[in-house]
Formats: sequence, C-alpha cells, structure tokens
Amino acid sequence: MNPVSIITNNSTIVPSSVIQVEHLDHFFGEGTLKKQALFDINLSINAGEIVILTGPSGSGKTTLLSLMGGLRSPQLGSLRMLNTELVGATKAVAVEARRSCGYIFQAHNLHSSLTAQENVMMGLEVHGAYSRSERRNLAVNMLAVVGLAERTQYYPADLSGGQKQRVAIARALVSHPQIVLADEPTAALDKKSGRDVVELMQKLAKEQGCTILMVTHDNRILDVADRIIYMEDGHLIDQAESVAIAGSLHTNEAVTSKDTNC
Ligand SMILES: Nc1ncnc2c1ncn2[C@@H]1O[C@H](COP(=O)(O)OP(=O)(O)OP(=O)(O)O)[C@@H](O)[C@H]1O
Repeated sequence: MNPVSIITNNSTIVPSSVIQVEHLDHFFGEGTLKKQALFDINLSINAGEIVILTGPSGSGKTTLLSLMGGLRSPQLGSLRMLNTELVGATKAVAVEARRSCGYIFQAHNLHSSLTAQENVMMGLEVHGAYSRSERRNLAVNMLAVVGLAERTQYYPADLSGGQKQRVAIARALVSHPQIVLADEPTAALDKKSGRDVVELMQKLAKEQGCTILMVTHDNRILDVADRIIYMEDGHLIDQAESVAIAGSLHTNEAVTSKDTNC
C-alpha cells in the first residue's frame, strides 16, 4: 500500500509522517550499570501504514514502542508523534500524546472484574468527551465490528484467548486513534486465532485510516505489513537489509507451514 499523502499548495505530493524518529538513543540504569538499549534510531512512519517491527529477543523493540507510546520518557535525539516532540516534553504533553495512541498488548490486559462492554468503554474514558450512554453505544457497536455482538456482557474469564484479544482491539480502536501500537498481539494465540486477530486489525486500520506499528516474533503474520523493519542489538537494520531478512522469514514460514501440514 502506498502511504497516505497530502497535497500542498503547490500540488507537490508528500507523504504525511505521523511518527518521526531521529538519532534516538536510549539507556537503562545509572553509573556502572548504565546500558545502552537503542542506538541512533532513525525512522519515519507515514499515515495509514501498517509497519511490523521484528528482530531477536532483547534487540530493543519493546523499548522503542514504549518510548513512542509515552510509557517511558525518551532521553536523547528526537521522537515526534503526530508532530509532538516527546524528547524533553512536559508530563502533560506526554499524557496527551499517550491518549492519541491505541495500545494492544500480548496479554490483552483486560480488567477481569469488568465485562467486555465495560472494558471497551474504558478506551473512551480518558477522552472525557463522551457521556456514559454514548460510551456504552460506541462500545457495543465496536464489539459488533469485531464479531462479539453476542458477548458484550461476558467477563474475560468466559472468553477464549482470541475473543479476549478482539475485545482488546475493540478497546484500542473505539476512540479511532490515529496511531495503534501493538506489542506481540498474537503471541498468546493459536495460529488461526492469531491470523484472525491481525486480519481484523488490518481491516479496521484501513477502514479508520489509522497507522499501526506492531512488534512481533510471529513470522506467520508478516504479510499483513506494508513494511517490515528489523532490529538487532538496539540498532535498526537498514531498509534494504530488512527487506532481505523479511523475505527469508517468509520463506522459512512457508517451509514451516508445509512441514506442519504434512
Ligand atoms: N527496564 C529495564 N531495565 C534495564 N534494562 C532493560 C529494561 N527493559 C529492557 N531492558 C534491556 O534493553 C534491551 C532491549 O530490551 P527490549 O525488551 O526492548 O527488547 P525486545 O526486542 O522487545 O525483546 P523481546 O522480543 O524479548 O520482548 C535488552 O537488553 C533488555 O535487557
């Protein structure tokens, strides 16, 4: 898919970047325990793109995602989310940036004491712009979109893994965020449920025009991405190399699937 573009006054078409990272470094710990987790990350993600971030365990994927989501404070370089600079941002600015993103985590993170509908309503609570009945209606509609119209009053314990993850998707997308950040959304799911979940995310993202950045180890879902980027030891591997690595991951998956089917 081509990135969504904007037309300027002089009719030059330029892609509109919603995530812009320049020379980003990140460190954990202090003094002798200080350890660099991200090295000079440069990345630009356009509106409407579905980007998969993959790479070995410990390569820095979650760290990068959590900085983008305002769950950690970025330290050095530049990180702009929807044109808001997060390096050196005040707490209020970081909170605002956090609200503009939807999140989907590996462990769905649903509240066990709330029904599916109430969990999805939580996705609207931080926005404050809706009455309770509006939130209820939006949540019910969104649960219908993800195929759970009959399960709105179920508690997480009474839903399957795939259904729980669909509730989490509904919660992330109900506010129509411009950016969705997903960390291993299929890790806890079997092959069919994992596939269903990412195809649903892909469909909703296209319908809502939102951008998805998804961290995954799951080679089975790489084909939903418009672009795959690869990290290793805290470095972003350049685009051409990422394409080659993604190609080999696809091939391995094809072999694995064939073997499994035999
Ligand atoms: N809170 C933390 N304190 C100290 N070091 C951390 C912390 N979080 C992550 N790290 C280190 O930063 C590096 C990158 O970790 P990160 O979790 O971002 O990798 P990842 O690619 O997401 O791994 P995985 O695929 O296993 O989730 C690792 O060396 C990790 O040990």
